[in-house]
Amino acid sequence: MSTSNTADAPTRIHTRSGHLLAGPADRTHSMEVRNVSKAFGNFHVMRGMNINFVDDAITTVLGPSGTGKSVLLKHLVGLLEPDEGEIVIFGQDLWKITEQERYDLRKRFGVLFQDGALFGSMNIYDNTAFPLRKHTDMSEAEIEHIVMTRLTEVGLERSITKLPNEVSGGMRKRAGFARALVLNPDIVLFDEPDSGLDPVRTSLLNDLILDMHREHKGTYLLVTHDIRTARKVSDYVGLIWQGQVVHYGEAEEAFASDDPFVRQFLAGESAGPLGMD
Ligand SMILES: Nc1ncnc2c1ncn2[C@@H]1O[C@H](COP(=O)(O)OP(=O)(O)OP(=O)(O)O)[C@@H](O)[C@H]1O
Repeated sequence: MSTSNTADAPTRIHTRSGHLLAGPADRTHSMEVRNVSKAFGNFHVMRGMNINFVDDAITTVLGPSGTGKSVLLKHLVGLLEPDEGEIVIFGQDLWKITEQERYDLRKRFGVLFQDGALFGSMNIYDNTAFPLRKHTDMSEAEIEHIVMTRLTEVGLERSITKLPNEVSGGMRKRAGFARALVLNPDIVLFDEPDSGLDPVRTSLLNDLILDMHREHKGTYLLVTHDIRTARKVSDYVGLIWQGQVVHYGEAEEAFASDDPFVRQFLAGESAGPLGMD
């Protein structure tokens, strides 16, 4: 099993969306997971997990179903508290600061949940405007400018009056993406952005993720089952299994790896060291 963390290897890499990342000595980590354990009852989901996500890159976290990928995202935004260990965001341990400070930190995140998590009774425009109305004192004219810019970027400028259930799953995800970006977040988390989409729409969404990263920069973290998504968008890949990060490194290296565990994981093969448990 590989436990390499090649994020600190002496190389400079271009992100998939074209940015040149700082050299390893200057590389910073706004999101750090330090030795985090979490159990629900007797079920230990995270078992001493460690990972420092590289800033301004797109990292994909892959892992079998039920392995704790969504639980990891919830820890990063402070919705779950670790039993042990620390979640350090912009240098602050999330659980050693006040609730207000945690709330303020959360505003620096954009989160795209699996179904877009739109409010069913609000049209696409109002859903996208919601974080601006809630968290800023901008005028409606300023809000309109930002909302229409983001909705145009995701190709929904003609669907603003539609309710979420009047548009396709892919459009809901794009609306969720536009909403996740309206506060100019430093970090964007995606929980299975490709779930429920056909391969063509998945591919289009992946292009959109790369375009938006190119345009807005930021630290993007995706969790997914979809190897094709990982291949297409990732600068870094993390593999989690049995509550731990078992591999983390540059995507190109991970996909070329000879390590039987990494190969089985990224090739989706049934034969190999990975079992059903
Ligand atoms: N609040 C909770 N209470 C109890 N158990 C939970 C809770 N949240 C998650 N779990 C359990 O933790 C495990 C990991 O869940 P999680 O949703 O993170 O998996 P995942 O890797 O994202 O899976 P999938 O790829 O299928 O979405 C699951 O067995 C789940 O049932």
